[in-house]
Parts: sequence; C-alpha cells; structure tokens
Amino acid sequence: MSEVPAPRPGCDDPSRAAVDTRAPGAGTSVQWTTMTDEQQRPGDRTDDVDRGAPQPQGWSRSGGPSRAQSRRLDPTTFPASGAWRPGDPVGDRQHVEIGALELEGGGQLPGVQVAYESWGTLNDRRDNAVLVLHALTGDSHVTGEAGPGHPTAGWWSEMVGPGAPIDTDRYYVVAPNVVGGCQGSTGPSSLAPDGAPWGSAFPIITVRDQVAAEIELSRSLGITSWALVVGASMGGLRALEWTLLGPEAGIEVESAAIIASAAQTPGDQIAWAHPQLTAIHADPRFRGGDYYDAADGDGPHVGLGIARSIAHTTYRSALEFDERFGRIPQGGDDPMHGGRFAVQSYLDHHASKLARRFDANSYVVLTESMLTHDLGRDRGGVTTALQSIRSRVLVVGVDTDRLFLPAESERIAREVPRAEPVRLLRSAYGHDGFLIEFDQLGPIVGEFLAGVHKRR
Ligand SMILES: CC(=O)SCCNC(=O)CCNC(=O)[C@H](O)C(C)(C)COP(=O)(O)OP(=O)(O)OC[C@H]1O[C@@H](n2cnc3c(N)ncnc32)[C@H](O)[C@@H]1OP(=O)(O)O
Ligand SMILES: N[C@@H](CCO)C(=O)O
Repeated sequence: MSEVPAPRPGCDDPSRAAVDTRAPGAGTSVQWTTMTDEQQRPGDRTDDVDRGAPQPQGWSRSGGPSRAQSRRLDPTTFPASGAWRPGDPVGDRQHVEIGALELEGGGQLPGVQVAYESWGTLNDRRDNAVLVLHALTGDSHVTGEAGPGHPTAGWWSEMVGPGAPIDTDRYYVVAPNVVGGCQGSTGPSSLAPDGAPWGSAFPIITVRDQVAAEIELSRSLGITSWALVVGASMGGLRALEWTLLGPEAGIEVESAAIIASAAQTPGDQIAWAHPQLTAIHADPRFRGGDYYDAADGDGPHVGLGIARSIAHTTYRSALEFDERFGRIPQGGDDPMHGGRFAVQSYLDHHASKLARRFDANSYVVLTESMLTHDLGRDRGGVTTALQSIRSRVLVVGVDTDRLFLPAESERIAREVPRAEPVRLLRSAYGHDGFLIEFDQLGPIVGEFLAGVHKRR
C-alpha cells in the first residue's frame, strides 16, 4: 500500500480498545486497535452470537485438542427484533403519514408512515434544504447522542451540525428513515391493516419505492427543491434515484453527492448478499419472517448476526484485517484449543451489536432492495439513465472499498453530464471509510456544497 492515513484521534483511548503493539501493522502509521478479553463488557465476554447448546470442552475423541468450545452468550440479551415500535421513546423522530405507496413491483403498501429527523431552519426562499440518506443499517439519527429511542449515536456527527461541512446554521437538513427499515418508518415490524406485524407478508420493495416515499415526505414538508441530496452506500442508491424521480415528481434536485455507491448493483455484491440472506432464512427462529411475538432470545439473532459478520467483512479491507489483527489470538484464547483469533472476536462483536439493535426482516427487505437496484431499469440502460441526470453531481469512492468498487464511482462520474471528476478517499478501512475518513470527506462535501451555493 503506497499511502496510509494518519492515526485516528480516539484510537489511543484505552477505555475503548487496547492498542495492539504486536507484529501485524508494525511499520505502518495506522494506529490499529484490538481488544483484550479484560476490556470487553461482561455481556460480551466471549462475544456474541449464540452458537447453540454448550459444547464439551477439553480433548476430542481423536486425542487432539477439541475444536468445540462454548461461546454461548445469554441469548435473552437479544430481543426477537431490535425494531423501534410505537410506544418506544420517540427521541428526535418526527412522523408523517403519506398514505398508500404504489409499489414498482405491483400492488401497494397501505398506510405508510415516514419517520425523520431534522436540524436547522428552512429559509424563506426554501432553497437551503439538504436531504441525507442513510445506509443499510443506519437510520435518521445522523447526528446526536445515543439515548432513549436512539440505540446509537449519530453516524455522521462530524459531517452535519453547526459549522460542520453540512452546516446546520445555514442548511435545513432532513434525514428520513428508509421505508422497509426498522427505525420508525413503515417496515416489516410495523402493524399491517389486520393489526398484526407485517412479518413475512411485507411486500418486496425497491429503491424507487423508498424514494417515492421520500418524495411524499418532501411534499409534506413543503420542500420543492433540495440544494443537496446526499447518501452513501444504500443511501447513495437512493440519492441517485432521487436525481431522476425527484424532477419527474416536480421536486428539483439542485445537486447530489453519491458516496461509496453504484448505479447498478453488480454480480459480486449480489453474491456477497446471498449467504447473508441464506443465514437469516436458515435460522429456525426466523420462522419464515413471523417471529415478532417470540420471547427475547428466541428470535433470529443468530442468522442476523452471521449476516452482519459476512457483511462487515465486506465493509472493511483485507489490508486492515491483516495488519490490524493478523493472526493474533483474542485475549487469552488459544486457537489451537478452540479459542478465537482476534478478528473472529471482532466480527462476533459487530454481529451481536447489530443483532441487538436491528430487525432481521428489515435486513432482508433492504438487502433485497439493494440487489434489485438498477438505475437503468425501464430507462434504456444505465448509461442512458446516467446521461439524463441534470443535477450537479459529486461522486466519492474509497480506494480500498471491496463492496462498492471505485470503478462504480468512476462510471457515474464519467457518464453524468454535470458530474465533477470522481474523488477517491485514501483509506485503509474499505467501504466504511465514509464513516471514518472525515478529514478527507468533510472538505470534499463542504466545498462541493459551497460551490453549488455560489453558482446560483
Ligand atoms: C450511513 C449509515 O447509515 S452507517 C450505518 C450505521 N452504522 C453502522 O452500521 C456502523 C457500525 N459500526 C461500524 O461499522 C464501525 O464501528 C464504524 C465504521 C462506525 C467505526 O469504525 P471504527 O472506528 O474503525 O470501529 P471498529 O470497526 O474498530 O469497531 C469498534 C468496536 O469493535 C470493538 N472491537 C475491536 N476489537 C475487537 C476485538 N478483538 N474483539 C471484540 N471487539 C472488538 C471495539 O471495542 C468497538 O466496540 P464498540 O463499537 O461496541 O465500542
Ligand atoms: N456500516 C454500514 C455499511 C453499509 O454501508 C451499514 O451498516 O449500513
């Protein structure tokens, strides 16, 4: 690797993770972190995904070390669904009812509600609105603390706020929860007209359906022009669709920023998603999608956790895993005696975190919407669709992204008439670079937005 980023602030915080001073990563300037057993919270001690009944420890029948070692967590720490439900603390959410949504695949989703958060003030000219679109397991909590109603702190606090690149002293920022998700907009955990959660009956929805709901949200808010629609990853898919569906619906998209995303989901990404979906479907506690009345610990947290650990692998880079974790065992574990390597513990940790805060059906519904994403569908192909975009467009990729390859970003920048030359974040972190490399991303987005404003 020719270039590595500077050490990240916060990585040296011993309460967060122990600095790994062992061989992997030595010689690079990246301050990789890992974590000792002692620093894990008690509930996460051997992390994380319930792997079934306790296994015998000790020696195998072959006389060699046994592979079987219990890593069982208390399954009751996993809710059947981590979805936000009516009656839960609303936090900073607001809700609008948009009625029935006609679906691209046919049929309709009745009684749709969109939950969103907003910051700043819409000016008198109504030309300072910015729409921020979250990724697969993100939500409307773009900035702000974790707290009642918000399981995680804002995922883009460095990007959105007073004086930030998307300056809420200047712009009115709106972030909806995606339809099909689990944080307050209608999704599989919502109640269907029969009064029971949708579960397995929730229809297939597409990225265009999600954007159609966001267009109705715009109308409800009286916004007929967005200064910027910005999204990363799955949010970038929606932002791209916005550039075409918005104007068709009479809503201007003055500019769009498409970050670590693609115009059409490639086969490689479909392949990565397949075992994730299979893991959820294969979990007997998924029950085909009808698990909402299950007790804590009796929901599909195993399948969802496996899906997340596969996905998380694609969100990071091979370089990081090799240099940050390498072959280091986790804490006192001995992989020769059934213990884990640190990278396994790390993936288990992210698996269990998501399984506690997300909903398995939403994971399936949103992943499927990503798989069918194709900007060119019914528009004469991707190139024709990209060439018909009239908005100013900023395209940002991450050089080590192995999920949304930089070539996907380059294609968008090449084909969209008013796109700027592609910008690549240089990062060791892969796809998640858009959640980490704020020193690079902040100025890129901030200057683009300032330029849009200036050119008016
Ligand atoms: C646009 C959107 O909508 S984003 C979607 C919503 N956000 C997400 O899904 C983000 C999920 N989180 C992540 O992907 C990452 O944590 C990021 C991108 C936010 C931050 O990345 P980084 O700062 O590099 O964090 P990293 O990947 O090292 O994870 C840190 C966690 O791993 C834990 N960890 C590190 N090493 C180990 C280990 N060996 N064993 C177990 N856990 C470990 C840390 O203790 C820390 O735990 P915590 O988050 O519970 O405090
Ligand atoms: N960490 C992000 C990556 C996918 O863009 C998410 O979970 O949504």
